[in-house]
Amino acid sequence: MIQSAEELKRAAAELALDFVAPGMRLGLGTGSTAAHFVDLLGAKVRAGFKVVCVPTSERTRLQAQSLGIALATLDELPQLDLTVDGADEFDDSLRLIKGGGGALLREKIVAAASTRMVVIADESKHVETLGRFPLPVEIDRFGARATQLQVEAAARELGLSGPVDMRRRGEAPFVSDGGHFILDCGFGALPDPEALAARLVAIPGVVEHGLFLGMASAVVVASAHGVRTLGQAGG
Ligand SMILES: O=C(CO)[C@H](O)[C@H](O)COP(=O)(O)O
Repeated sequence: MIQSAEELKRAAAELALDFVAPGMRLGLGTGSTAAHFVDLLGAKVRAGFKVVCVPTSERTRLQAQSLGIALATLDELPQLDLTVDGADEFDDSLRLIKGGGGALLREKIVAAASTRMVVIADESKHVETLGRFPLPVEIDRFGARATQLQVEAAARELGLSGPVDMRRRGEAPFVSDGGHFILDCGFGALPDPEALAARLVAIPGVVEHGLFLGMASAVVVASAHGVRTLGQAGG
């Protein structure tokens, strides 16, 4: 019987391996669930399985490299067959919040370059309405405070409120692999994520936000009752 959160994450990662065919160009996600997938993929590669992968973060790049997985940059491989990544939240329409690990920009670029995106998660990430997890918004360092005020104003226009916090690592602001800051926006339930996404991308200092809408083709979700797939991993 599957019990701990780590066992559930690994079980989802294991099932996602079924979507990987030899010779594929793969995007590798970031986070503790994605790390299980990379680990399992590494074992397959050691056994002779051939894939080429583009990592979505330095952290994932180092892990994959240490496992002997063949890597490329997205410039070398600008079109990918499949990305497998985790998420902070998903709903029944396969809309996601991502960025808890601070890699949302590269994750979104890599997912957008992929024919399919398969998300792996444990049941705790499944929500009826997105927004329980504070929405990460990656912003340029220049004028960060001004951008933060604009994000707050945009949310108010949509009837949303709640704390907008600069993510920190110790005393200093957290800096993403791309050199940006991240705002964690605790707006609560997001009844219209599409409207919020459109409003956020219109703010000049916003580099990207953690709403992944219409990007995931499937979510592999593990619970104490077993592992199931929402959506279609094929096509
Ligand atoms: O979006 C992400 C990183 O930017 C991660 O996929 C997300 O935070 C989930 O991480 P975990 O699998 O550790 O719960």
